[in-house]
Amino acid sequence: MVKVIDGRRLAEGLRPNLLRRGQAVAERRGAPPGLAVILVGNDPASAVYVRNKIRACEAVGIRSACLRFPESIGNADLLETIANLNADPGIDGILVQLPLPAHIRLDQVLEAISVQKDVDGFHLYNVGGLVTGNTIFSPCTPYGVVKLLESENIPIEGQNVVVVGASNIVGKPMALMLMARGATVAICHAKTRDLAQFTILADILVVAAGVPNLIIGQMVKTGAVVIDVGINRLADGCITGDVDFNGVSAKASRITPVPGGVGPMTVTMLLENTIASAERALAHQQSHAAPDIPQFQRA
Ligand SMILES: Nc1nc2c(c(=O)[nH]1)N[C@@H](CN(C=O)c1ccc(C(=O)N[C@@H](CCC(=O)O)C(=O)O)cc1)CN2
Ligand SMILES: [Mg+2]
Repeated sequence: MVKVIDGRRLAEGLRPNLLRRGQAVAERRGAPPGLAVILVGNDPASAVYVRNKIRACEAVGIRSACLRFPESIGNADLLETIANLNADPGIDGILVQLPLPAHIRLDQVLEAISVQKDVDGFHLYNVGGLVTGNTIFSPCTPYGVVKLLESENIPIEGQNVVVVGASNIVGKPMALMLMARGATVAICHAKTRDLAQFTILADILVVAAGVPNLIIGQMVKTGAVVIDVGINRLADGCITGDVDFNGVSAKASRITPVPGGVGPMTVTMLLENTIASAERALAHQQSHAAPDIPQFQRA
């Protein structure tokens, strides 16, 4: 009988401790952890995600500010906004909601964010740190998947993991994070021939391809753990993942639903990173020690 992993419940279970940590920061430095969210344009899904993030911040005592810009904002103006936030001591985390309009230089925007405030983990230093073990912030979705596996006491070390999808924000960091925890990892992507020959070997199958029903029951090993990271909006407005939930449930030992699986954990890991950033800033301020991490983009 398959167990459905309730990501909403897991995420809610992590909140009381985040609230305590946020309050401790506020008491010790006289200001709560602060997050700046930059939203460019009018993408309705992005607006929903940003609203959810702001609401989640409120629930754990993070002071958040949403900076909204029109689709037409220039690259230089966006970079200047980020430079100002880097220099603002009340801001511990900066995130730029993706996707950005095509005329914006995503690479420049992500590299402009101070490494110490890069709570999305998208700066090259943090991306590279996933390879070397020096990362300061892990990207929220794969971090949420790791937390979800750990909360369910699902072993990672020595397991065969197949990650379907090789995006920069989910698939690639996911593979590196699981490899760092001792898994044997294969990454499949849009050019992979005969996807099923790989997925059938997975003890843990993580799917982040953006294709509804890409994974069906016969592609999954009996007893596998199946993590569905896909978020696909159907014509009727409903949201569905990349996994045929009913068919795969007949084979898997555990499965995450969409919605209510990985998504809520993504938001909670943003809270975790923002509070961790504030704690790090406080510890550094009190120790008067030399910074332990590079001072990119600091004022
Ligand atoms: N700067 C970033 N941009 C984007 C990220 C990101 O991590 N950082 N990830 C995605 C969108 N995303 C967060 O920004 C995100 C998407 C979905 C959810 C979520 O909780 N989904 C719910 C369903 C929500 C709904 O009904 O619409 C669920 O799965 O239960 C959280 C975060 C791209 N951009
Ligand atoms: Mg571009």
